[in-house]
Amino acid sequence: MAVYTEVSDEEMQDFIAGYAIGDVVSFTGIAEGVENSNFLVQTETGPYILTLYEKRVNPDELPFFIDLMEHLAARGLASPTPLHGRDGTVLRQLCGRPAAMVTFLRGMSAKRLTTGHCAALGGALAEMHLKGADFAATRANNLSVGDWRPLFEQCRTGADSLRPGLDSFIAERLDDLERQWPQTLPVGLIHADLFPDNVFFMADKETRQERVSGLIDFYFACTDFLAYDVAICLNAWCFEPDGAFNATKARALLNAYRKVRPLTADELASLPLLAQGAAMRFLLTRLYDWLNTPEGALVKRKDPLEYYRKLRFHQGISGPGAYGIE
Ligand SMILES: Nc1ncnc2c1ncn2[C@@H]1O[C@H](COP(=O)(O)OP(=O)(O)OP(=O)(O)O)[C@@H](O)[C@H]1O
Ligand SMILES: N[C@@H](CCO)C(=O)O
Repeated sequence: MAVYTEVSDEEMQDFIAGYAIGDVVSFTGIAEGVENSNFLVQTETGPYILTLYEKRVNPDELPFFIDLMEHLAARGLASPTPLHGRDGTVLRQLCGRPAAMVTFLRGMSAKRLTTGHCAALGGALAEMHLKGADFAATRANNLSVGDWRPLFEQCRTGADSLRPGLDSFIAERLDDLERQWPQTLPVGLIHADLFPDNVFFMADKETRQERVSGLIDFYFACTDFLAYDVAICLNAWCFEPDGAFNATKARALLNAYRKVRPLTADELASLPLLAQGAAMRFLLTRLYDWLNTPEGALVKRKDPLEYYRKLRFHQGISGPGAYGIE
């Protein structure tokens, strides 16, 4: 569960009085998520999401994320719009934490991913890339290729206890990734964590097809290769629960993406390497969390080896044709 900070009725009422959104009708902590404390707040004017930023978020970076959400929502992306308080500010304080309110997005994240979900996600990702293109601020990706080795050094002692040989596997793959990582692909604003739990869908009333009704959780967003975001999504959306890669889903995701934003020949050729890198990033952060989350903590640890297997898959293919595309 992710409500690290308890908020009393009085504290909530005082806080909400700082916005022109009516009085609080009710509020409840949201169990999903692991980074921050989130509340669903019902006021006289509707539902809103309140986030209290907890210790893993660097407060200095919050203006970047808030400005980005404002930018994307203003361009019509289905993403949260930050609310301004009566004093004009978005970032406020509650219970000693930085806090912000955003609009509530309707829809549900997909529990059983279909090819239709993957296609809808591909289109929405490309739309986000286009709408982020004129966002002036930049933020370096602090979980990119140069950051993986230092992260590995912090958690490698536990690697072989998870799987014999994992330590040397990661060390070798890091050597290759550092040597081969692309230098010149198109760069822009990327989400960097667009997993199924961060995407809401609603079925279109007429066509019955799933459409994306919301993208959330922009707190890893940064400036990096746009195709790296595509690679993150290939990993998060196109493998079955049994670990098998589903090329039909990948084709649907990539073709829907390309309809909105064509991928260059270099981007396509780089996808297998980017997908290995994307797998390495989540393998390492999960390994770090696996070894550093105390037994009995409220947060459920995610399986690092899922991403070891995904990395192996991309390492073993002969080219982007394995993703179902020409
Ligand atoms: N704008 C929104 N509209 C509707 N529901 C939202 C919105 N923002 C967050 N939620 C709900 O709150 C939950 C937690 O949000 P989020 O994923 O941002 O948490 P987190 O702890 O910051 O991130 P992480 O996924 O990295 O753990 C989501 O799964 C969703 O149910
Ligand atoms: N999406 C990440 C966790 C939150 O950033 C993972 O699955 O490892």
